[in-house]
Formats: sequence, C-alpha cells, structure tokens
Amino acid sequence: MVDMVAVKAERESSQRQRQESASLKSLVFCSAVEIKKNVMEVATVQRFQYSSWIDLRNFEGKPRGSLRYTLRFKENKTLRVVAPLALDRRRDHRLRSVSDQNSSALLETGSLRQSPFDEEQILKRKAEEIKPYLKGRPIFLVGMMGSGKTTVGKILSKALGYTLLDCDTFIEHAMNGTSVAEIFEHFGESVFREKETETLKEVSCMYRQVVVSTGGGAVIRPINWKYMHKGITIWLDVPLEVLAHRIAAVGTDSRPLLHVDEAEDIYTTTLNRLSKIWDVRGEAYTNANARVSLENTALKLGYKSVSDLTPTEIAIEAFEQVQSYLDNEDGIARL
Ligand SMILES: Nc1ncnc2c1ncn2[C@@H]1O[C@H](COP(=O)(O)OP(=O)(O)OP(=O)(O)O)[C@@H](O)[C@H]1O
Ligand SMILES: O=C(O)C1=C[C@@H](O)[C@@H](O)[C@H](O)C1
Repeated sequence: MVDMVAVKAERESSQRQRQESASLKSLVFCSAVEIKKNVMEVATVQRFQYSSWIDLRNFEGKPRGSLRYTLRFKENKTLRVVAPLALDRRRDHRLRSVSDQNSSALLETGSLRQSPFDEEQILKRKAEEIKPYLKGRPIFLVGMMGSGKTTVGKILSKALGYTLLDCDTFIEHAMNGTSVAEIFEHFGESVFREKETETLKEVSCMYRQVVVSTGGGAVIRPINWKYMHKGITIWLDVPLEVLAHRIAAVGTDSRPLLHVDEAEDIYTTTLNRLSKIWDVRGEAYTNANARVSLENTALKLGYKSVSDLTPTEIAIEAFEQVQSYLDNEDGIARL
C-alpha cells in the first residue's frame, strides 16, 4: 500500500517536471521569436532611417527634389510615414552629407532640395526670429524688372504676417486706374518717376508692417533711398539672362521700358535692353541693406542652376541676409 502511494507520488512528480520543462521550453521559444521579431523591426527601422532620401525627380508628376521621410512603427506594427523633421539649414547640410553616402542617385542628380514642408517650417522660424528686431519697419524689395520682387514679396509678407504693397499698383490706383504702360505712354517717364517718389515717401512715413515690392527703377533717384532707408531694403540680385528668360516667357506688354515688337527675337532684345538699363543703375542697387544673390544662394545649396531655386528658398535666403544685417546694425539689442 505504502509502495503504491510512493509510486503514484513519483509518477505525479515526474509528470509535473515534464510539464514544467515543456512550458519553460515554450517560454524560451516565444522569447526567441519575440527577440528575433524585435531585431527585425529595429533593422527595418534603421534601413529606412539611414537611406531615407527619396529623390522626387524619379516620381512623375511630383515636384522636383528630394523628400526626407522618418519611418516609425505604430502600435499595430505597420509602417507609417510621419511628418518630415523641421531642420535647421546648417544641420540639414550635415544630414545631407551623411545620407548622400547612401544615395548614389542623389549624388548623380546633385539635388539638395528640402521638402516643401521643411522649406515652410524654416521660413516660418526665420520670420519669427527676425520679426522682433524689425520693429514693424517696412521692408522694401528692390531689383531689376522680373527679379521676383512681387513673387518673393508675397512669401515674405505672409511669413511675417505683414501686408504686401506693390508700388506700381499703388501708382496705378493714385492715377485712377491708369496702367504703368499708359502713364509712360500718355504722360512720359518723368511723371511716373514723380509719382513713384511720392508713393515711396507716403509708404515709408505712413505704413508699418508692410513688404513693399518697388518698381525696378525706384533705385535711380537718391531721394527714394532717403525714404526706403526708413525701413529695411533687400536687393534681389538675379543674372540678366535669367531675367530675360522670365520676361520673355510672360511677354513685355506691361513693361514699357522693355516693350518688344512681335517681329523681334524677344529673348535677345530683352537681354540687350536689360544690359543697357543695368549699366545705368546696377551700382544703385548696392545701396540696399541686404543682398540676395541668386548665384550665391544656388551655390550654397549645391544647385547646378539658379533656375533650380524655388521662390521659398529665395525668401529664406532673404531672411538670412536681413538677419546678418540686423546683427551688425543692432548687435546689442540682439544679445
Ligand atoms: N524664383 C523664380 N523662379 C522662376 N520664376 C520666377 C521666380 N520668381 C519670379 N518668377 C517669375 O518671373 C516673373 C517676374 O516675377 P515678379 O513679377 O515677381 O518680378 P518683379 O520683380 O515684381 O517684376 P517687375 O518689377 O517687372 O514688376 C513672373 O512671371 C514670375 O512668375
Ligand atoms: O525698371 C523700371 O524702370 C520699371 C519697372 C517697372 O516695375 C515699372 O515701375 C516701370 O515699368 C519702370
């Protein structure tokens, strides 16, 4: 009887040991699977994180450029694309050189483009940084015809929460809707220049928190500088060939100093006229507080051509140049 009890107890004990061993094995197996899964997840994340530059030039219908994605796992373990990081430009250059090593396609295209999202973030941050130091002063954009004063002015004014004023439009309103071309034709250039000076005087004395897109010739009269220097002046310096291309693309009807007959070669004629105008007033643009050279900006961003620059990139450069000017102008206030 005692033997029977002892045998039963031993059988139960060894059965318990087998069960415990089986469940331990299963536990170890599960952990191994789990660990392997985690390792795979980490590897997947790393793979996507380290070669995460996607050249949009390869995608038909998308804007040219590269887009940086950060990929993370959601709780349900599916991959998801999260918003690209807002990066400081300098930091971004460093990241680019690292990611470039992993992307021969990128090296071939030479594209160092930000995603439009990144561009917007940088622009917004730059605007917030310089706004307190502008103290509401007007910003005057100067530059040759077609240099992008209106296009870039729109972006700058929106980022700062300022109003955009177009000098030519201002004059047209003051002349009861007469267009600039008609003012030149019926009253002559001297009347237009008088109106231009009156406008700059009014705007610089009466308006705050405005970005002013001036006429290409606003720089000629020294008195105009007296008014424009009440605010901050930015010169958009664009190569004449680029200006001629832009103007030829839209026609010369609204620009009386460049007006070209249909029979003429619009690009060549425009370039010749721009060259003559430049000879007379090129020097005057250097009175501006900040210069945005499209050639320098394209070089800085590693672009092959000035035409690769987006208006937002030009606007960011404008903020950077203004920032340098303000640093020198008012170093103590910015400390
Ligand atoms: N960065 C850019 N890239 C390509 N095209 C541009 C760029 N900036 C402006 N343009 C184009 O060039 C033309 C002239 O631009 P915009 O009117 O902004 O220049 P502007 O300096 O105000 O000219 P104007 O003094 O003659 O009135 C427009 O057709 C515009 O779309
Ligand atoms: O460059 C210029 O002299 C001019 C530029 C335009 O914006 C207009 O102000 C006008 O056509 C003259």
